[in-house]
Amino acid sequence: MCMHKKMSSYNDAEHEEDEDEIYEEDVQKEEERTCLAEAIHSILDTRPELTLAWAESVRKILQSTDLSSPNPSSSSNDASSDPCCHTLGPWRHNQHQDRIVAGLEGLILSLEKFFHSSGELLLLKTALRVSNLHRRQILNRVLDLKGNIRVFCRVRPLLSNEGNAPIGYLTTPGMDIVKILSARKDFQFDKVFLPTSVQDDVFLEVEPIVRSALDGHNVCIFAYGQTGTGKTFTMEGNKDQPGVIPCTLQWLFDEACFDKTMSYSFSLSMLEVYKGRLRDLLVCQQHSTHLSIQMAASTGYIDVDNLTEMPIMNAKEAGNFYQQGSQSRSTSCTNANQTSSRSHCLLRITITCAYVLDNHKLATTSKLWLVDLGGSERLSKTNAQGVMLEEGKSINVSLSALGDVISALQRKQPHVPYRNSKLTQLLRDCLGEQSKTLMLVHVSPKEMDMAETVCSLSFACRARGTHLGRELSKGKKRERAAAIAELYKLMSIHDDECRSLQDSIKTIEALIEERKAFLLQSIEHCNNKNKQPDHQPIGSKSSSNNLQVQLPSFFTPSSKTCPLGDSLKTLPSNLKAAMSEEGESLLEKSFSSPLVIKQMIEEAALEDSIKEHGLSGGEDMHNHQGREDENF
Ligand SMILES: Nc1ncnc2c1ncn2[C@@H]1O[C@H](COP(=O)(O)OP(=O)(O)OP(=O)(O)O)[C@@H](O)[C@H]1O
Repeated sequence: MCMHKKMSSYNDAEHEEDEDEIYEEDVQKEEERTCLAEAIHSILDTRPELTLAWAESVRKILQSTDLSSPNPSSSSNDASSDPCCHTLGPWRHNQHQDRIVAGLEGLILSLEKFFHSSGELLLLKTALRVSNLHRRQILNRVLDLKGNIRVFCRVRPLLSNEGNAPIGYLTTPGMDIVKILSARKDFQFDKVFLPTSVQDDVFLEVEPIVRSALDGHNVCIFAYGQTGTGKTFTMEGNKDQPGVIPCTLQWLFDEACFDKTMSYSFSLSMLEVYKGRLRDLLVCQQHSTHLSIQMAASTGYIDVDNLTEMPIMNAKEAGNFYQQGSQSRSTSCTNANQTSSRSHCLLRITITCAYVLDNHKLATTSKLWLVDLGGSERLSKTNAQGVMLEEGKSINVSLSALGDVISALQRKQPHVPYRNSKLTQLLRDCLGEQSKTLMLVHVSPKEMDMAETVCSLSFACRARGTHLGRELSKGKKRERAAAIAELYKLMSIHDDECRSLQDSIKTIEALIEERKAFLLQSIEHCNNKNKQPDHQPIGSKSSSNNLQVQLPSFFTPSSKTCPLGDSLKTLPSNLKAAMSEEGESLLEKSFSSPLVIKQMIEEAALEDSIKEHGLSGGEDMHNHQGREDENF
């Protein structure tokens, strides 16, 4: 149609009529050009509704303008009927513009691919979330089978200054039983760590409970025991043997980083209960204000007014806060320990987990308390006087209150005496049925400490509920162990699946980053070409400038102009179809398009350079004539 009209413009009789038609045609082309410019512009000023279908519609606009893919048949026919027609078409025969159009078309293709891989990413993330959810449910079932309140026992090794003191206990490997020789009494626990156990052995068993805090449960892990039996060693450890607290902090950040389906944030508070009063350990004592425990009536959520809460970004930062808090802790030298803790020290990690479910943004908050309790002591034995006596009494009173609460929970009593101590008021929402509690009871190996050891072990067994006759028969125990083993197997399948999905996600993310960089580069090339003074730009100059300015923000998920995450929400169904149609990995195919664009841009650059240096008269003629035509 276009060529036919151009030819007839050479017929004198029809000259005037043809001029009108050409004028109309130019107006139409101008409109198409504007339309194209707007389309390209809006790719870059993209909105949440941008989808593959949208990209497809832009492609159609390009096709309908007959700019991007000239019809070869009409082109060759017209060309053969009129050799001049090559120089008449205002679009087709400006080779520079053809290349830009081709480049833009390639860009659109590339954008489509970008969305394909983004969509694949979305699908992978959804699969990961589902697998993660299953894993959580399984872990929950495991913990339920094992019991909401679990008790481990750790027997301290003899210290170098204790020489060859006689040993007062006996353990049977693999039985998790501590036998007190003098009392001829057995105490059964969920796990017994022998003096030879190292910190890693302990954390390995603690980790599933920490995991359930990340999964949204309130968790309380506390170290209990006679003074000098290794509570602080287990919880804090030292530089070479990090304890539960540093290992937990590291683990939390590692896992949060690994889990791409959720967005986690953490904050840390640290306080001590000293002689029945709360003290914020993260402020210097001159600036400390009164801390009061508040309970939300509707949710039962416990909070502490005026308590410092520091957001933490990584384990190192958290460790620094912990060190700072530890230094403010009340300690003294006692008969049993050079640096005996004279208070209960509580570290609270608040975990906020944000995720998207069915297009809704949701968030859960859970608390993980890591508590180093003050040492239980027989005041008659320690000969404590004055302040130390007061401290010791206060510690014993609150430990006894803790024992009463746990016992009431085990008996499922309607009244749980939380109010009897600050310690139990604080931990109230982490000691109930929906929470997980782990008590690590510590004992001395020495025969001379066996009276205290029996006290501690009895307290721990009370917490475990074994005194209620809850200890299972051997047959039931075997059944439970088999069920737990089965669940662990299932969990490991989900773990493998999650890891493999995480790997694929990482690969696709890297690919998207690469493609982003390439698209930006390609756009820049196109813009540079459009800016050349001897060529009419495709679309307005301002919109081509916008290409450059707005594309970076388009790729920023948090950008207001382009919430990429939001736009992806609309993609999965399209993408699923697109992916299954293609029937092969998008990953393999995806690079073809950018390479094509790159090649085109390089060719165009080469030709321009040839033109600039006057090496191609023929090409120059074409373009020169093309520019005349544009001025019709
Ligand atoms: N498993 C262990 N391996 C090596 N050393 C240990 C172990 N447990 C404890 N210790 C050592 O025993 C000493 C007392 O331990 P720690 O201070 O942790 O006891 P504690 O129960 O916290 O005492 P307190 O209640 O008085 O604060 C420390 O020197 C510690 O290094």
